[in-house]
Amino acid sequence: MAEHAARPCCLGWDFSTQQVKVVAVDAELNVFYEDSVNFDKDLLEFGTQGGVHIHEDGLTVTSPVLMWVQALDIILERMKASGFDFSQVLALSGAGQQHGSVYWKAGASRVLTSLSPDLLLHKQLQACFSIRDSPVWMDSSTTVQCRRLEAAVGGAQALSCLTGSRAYERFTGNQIAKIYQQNPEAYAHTERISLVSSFAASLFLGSYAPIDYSDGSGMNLLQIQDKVWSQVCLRACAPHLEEKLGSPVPSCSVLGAISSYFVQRYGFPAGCKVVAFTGDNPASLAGMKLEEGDIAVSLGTSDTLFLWLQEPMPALEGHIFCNPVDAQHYMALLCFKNGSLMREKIRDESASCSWSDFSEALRSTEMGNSGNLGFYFDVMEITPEITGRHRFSAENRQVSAFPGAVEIRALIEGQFMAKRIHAEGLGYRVMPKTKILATGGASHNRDILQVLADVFGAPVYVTDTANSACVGSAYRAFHGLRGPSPTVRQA
Ligand SMILES: Nc1ncnc2c1ncn2[C@@H]1O[C@H](COP(=O)(O)OP(=O)(O)O)[C@@H](O)[C@H]1O
Ligand SMILES: O=C(CO)[C@@H](O)[C@H](O)COP(=O)(O)O
Repeated sequence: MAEHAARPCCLGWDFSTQQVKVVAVDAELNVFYEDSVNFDKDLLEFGTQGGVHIHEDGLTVTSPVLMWVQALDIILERMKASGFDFSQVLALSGAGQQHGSVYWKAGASRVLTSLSPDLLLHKQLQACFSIRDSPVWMDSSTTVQCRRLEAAVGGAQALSCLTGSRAYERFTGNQIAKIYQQNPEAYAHTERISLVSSFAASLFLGSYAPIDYSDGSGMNLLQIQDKVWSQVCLRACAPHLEEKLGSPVPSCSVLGAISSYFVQRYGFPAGCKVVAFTGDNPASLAGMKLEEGDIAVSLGTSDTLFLWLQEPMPALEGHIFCNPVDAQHYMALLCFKNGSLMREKIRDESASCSWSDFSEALRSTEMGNSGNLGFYFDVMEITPEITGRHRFSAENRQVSAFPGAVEIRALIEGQFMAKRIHAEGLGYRVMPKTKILATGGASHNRDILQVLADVFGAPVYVTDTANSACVGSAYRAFHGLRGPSPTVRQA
């Protein structure tokens, strides 16, 4: 790392479902440093699988908030040990898995503003959270709260017009409502609620960071056109919610200078700027430099598909978020929960736990799978709400199993056909000039990407790194450095 020591740069962070990742990007926008800490492998003591705990009801899904803090400690210590020159960091920004929420206990703000540089963050923040297991995007336990919220605003379409989405179980307003109803004491002792993105920004800032418009759009609470919290939605979810959330800010806001903790412990310059953190999908949109007409497919833990939109057109399926790059514009997103973890299961069952055997199976079978079709939802899917494995033979008969290679092609073709069908349901059309930009862990796999190209009948492009959320965060840090957004002052 020593040869990179003298480059002025920006850092981009990603607090995603399975890991914390970082990249350093220089002024020519070259990525010259990448690292990650995997929760399952590097933080065994938390006992997560795929970065989460799935509770007994099969619907509640959480992650320990201190695991995220400890992962940040580990990665920073590793960077320091490798000789990374923190004094060259001009600014940083980051991303978080969307919708997940963090509950800061009364008094936590004081701890955050007076961190000792002699101790790791996780040692000092142990007692700072009123809820230690944060609900995350995979949670689907809030159906009751969803129906109540829709009823409060006049129905699902009315909520979608207001907030960009009908009520979804993983959306933060519904998660907060559940916590308030089931654990009113913990809610009362909460002084601040962050998204995973604004929680991570708070660590770097040494004070509570505001929620940005783009990630804030994934809460069923923000009026996406006016960019203010909806009073009717706040009231329907929990009391005193506005004060616990703070005011939302534009996604490219400079929040302030980095906390003195990082200056003293790691040698960041005192003037290093913290630019608002956002959701991982919005950050990927920035990182992939999406243009109008392009479609992005992220194959991370979740599979998502997203587009840049000029005008919002909220519907009963899919989401409209505020655009993280241009505050006048929007982005559309579809999220599929049975993404990489479902592919890993079929890989383990039908390809001896090996991605190269999995790829070989795709290469040895033909496009169209001789008429065999399959849809695989081991966990309750988001788009659409369905569970189970559903296989159909060429004769359109439901069957209970396929031979290994047929199973693998059925899974991948089924996943991409669902993406195309649901995107077309939102009005998206594949055009002659359509480009598909792929990112996320599974975009390393060319054979999976070939099926994506075949199903959409369009060319697929990948960027140099599959970490587009990290890279987009570093680009956003540069964007923040240039202005024109004024520094945000928090109440
Ligand atoms: N060669 C590969 N083929 C298919 N999938 C892969 C391959 N390498 C990694 N993956 C998938 O990438 C996933 C992680 O993607 P990533 O974008 O890092 O996730 P997240 O950002 O949600 O933590 C893993 O769960 C794994 O299944
Ligand atoms: O719920 C959504 C988007 O609405 C998910 O896409 C999360 O944002 C998790 O992202 P990954 O960790 O899978 O990238």
